[in-house]
Amino acid sequence: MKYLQLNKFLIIVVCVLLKYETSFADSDKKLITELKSMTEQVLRDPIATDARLKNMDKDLIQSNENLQVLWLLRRAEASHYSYQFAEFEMFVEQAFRLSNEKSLAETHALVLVYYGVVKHRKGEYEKSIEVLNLAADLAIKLNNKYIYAYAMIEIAYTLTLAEKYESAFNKLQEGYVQASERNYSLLIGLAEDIYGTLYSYVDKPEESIRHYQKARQVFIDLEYPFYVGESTYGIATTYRYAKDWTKAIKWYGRYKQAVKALDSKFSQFFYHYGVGMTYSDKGDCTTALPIILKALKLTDFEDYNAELYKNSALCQAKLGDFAAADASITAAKNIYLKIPKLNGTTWVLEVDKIAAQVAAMKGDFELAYQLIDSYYLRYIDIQQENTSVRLETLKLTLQLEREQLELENLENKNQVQGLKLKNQLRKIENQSLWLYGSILLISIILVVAFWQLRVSRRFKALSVTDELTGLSNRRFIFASISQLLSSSTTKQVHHSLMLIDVDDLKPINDNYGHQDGDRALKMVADAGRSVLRDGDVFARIGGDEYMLLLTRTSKKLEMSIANRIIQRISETPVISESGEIINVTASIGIASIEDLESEPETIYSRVDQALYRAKNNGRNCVSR
Ligand SMILES: Nc1nc2c(ncn2[C@@H]2O[C@H](COP(=O)(O)OP(=O)(O)OP(=O)(O)O)[C@@H](O)[C@H]2O)c(=O)[nH]1
Repeated sequence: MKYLQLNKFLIIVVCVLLKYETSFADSDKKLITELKSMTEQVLRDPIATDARLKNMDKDLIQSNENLQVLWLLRRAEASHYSYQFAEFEMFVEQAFRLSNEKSLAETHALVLVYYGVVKHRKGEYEKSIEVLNLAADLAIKLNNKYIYAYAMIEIAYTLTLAEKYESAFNKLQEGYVQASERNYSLLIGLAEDIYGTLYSYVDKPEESIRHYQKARQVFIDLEYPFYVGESTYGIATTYRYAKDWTKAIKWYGRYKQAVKALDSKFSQFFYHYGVGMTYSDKGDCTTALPIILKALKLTDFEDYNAELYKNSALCQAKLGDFAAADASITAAKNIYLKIPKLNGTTWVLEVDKIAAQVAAMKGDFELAYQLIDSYYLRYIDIQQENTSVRLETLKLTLQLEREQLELENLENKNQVQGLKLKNQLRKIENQSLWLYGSILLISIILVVAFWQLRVSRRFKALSVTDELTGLSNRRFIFASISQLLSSSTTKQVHHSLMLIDVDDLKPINDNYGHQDGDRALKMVADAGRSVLRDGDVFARIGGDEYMLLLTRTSKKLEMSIANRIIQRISETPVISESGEIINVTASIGIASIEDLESEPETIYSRVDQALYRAKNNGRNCVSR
């Protein structure tokens, strides 16, 4: 009997426990479902969603790790989309510590994506990419295309911030294609937004604004205020970079409106940052300085603050307060010292440029010269990497692919005929003109910089572009040769140098006038440009003399390129001011770059002798 009673008791205990377990599991499940269903809401109204999250049963959440991770993830999102970045980082880091691949694998993959975002926000680009790649690998394992595309897009953004534009374009394209194939609207918007950033960084303001506008429309339709704000801010900033101050200020105003409901000190900071930087870039320092000061007080975003310090230094110097300007430069330098990952980026290099400008305003030209010289040498390195013809080609190919994809979508919806596709393709073909304008980019930036300096004739010597032809100048090509000689590639790969000299330009000038002589010089520049490949440098080094540095070539190839140039020049008549046809020819000397040589001047003298031989051989020919 006793035994039976004990059994009965045990059965009751088990039943109670089971019931408790089931009801516990039920409420767990309910909460998980609730948290999962908040994906949209958190984007639309992050503040209300955060309040809802805060009100959830904390004991229950803490009793189950999976639940906790999901809850932390939602709180991270709510914080991010309401500009509470410190909280965002905190929640993501907590979720990262708790989550793992075995439990809620998809949630873990998303946690990894957000962790990657936290890392790029901190300037830890390598770590960010490493974590985002883990997220992408896990997404592949789970066959989750959404998270995969998301990771690709965030990798692209990190690469953009790290100024690795070429890889950024590749990754972004991958994310965009995945997102648009499956119509993931948030990710399409995000990808468009990052295209906006990327094009802005590579100095294509029109493209940039076009993409930001697309992103903005996606986010307006989805009613995601944070992202409407982000894309609006992007447009404003692109206008700022393009020096369209009025539009920039107008769009910063729109940004303020867009994020009004999310009002936080961070969105206020961004507004003041944008407006303050615009006024100071514009040179309206009296308006700019108080706004910059206000922005600096709002947050401790170090990299942004460094930018503010750089601009305030210029403004303070312009207003004659050199002590304050020096203090601002030091403040910017100190910030960058704390972020070693930014070493070698234009952000950091620019401190020297600004210090040079301030020194010049003070009248210390010697220091200004030293600073600007070292700035440009390092700047040229970066520009050569980022404005290569290869990058331009890549961008066009990717754009073509993207636009085709968009058209396909359109055609599905509206039966748009092939005509549109043709027009689109034609438009892209036209844009191939950009291919040859990459070096010009440097000149534009330099010309503006020099114009601003306006202080010493010595600065002129630092320009890198030839005004008449738009080619590189002597300084640039000699710097490129020095760089090539100091790099290890000279020892394994054949490089060559050509000296091109117009034949009998003097009689052309004398018979037709200087303007027609200039036309001949431009035609020769165009003829040479047409054979340029990625990595080549073509410069007008003075008068009617041009220099072409061909990298990774061979003796056979260099000869055929030289002959092509000669042929193109002789076959392209110059039409004079009065409509007459002027036949122009040129002679070319070629020299291989030997690894024994260490000075560009030594190679120059060999190539000069080769040119002399070509001239002696009757002109309009090539000689070694
Ligand atoms: N139109 C024009 N002429 C220039 C420019 N720079 C130099 N020149 C002229 O180019 C001519 C170069 O003359 P030379 O070096 O004697 O050579 P050439 O007449 O071309 O004859 P060869 O080189 O011996 O075939 C001079 O008459 C210069 O005045 C320029 O920017 N524009």
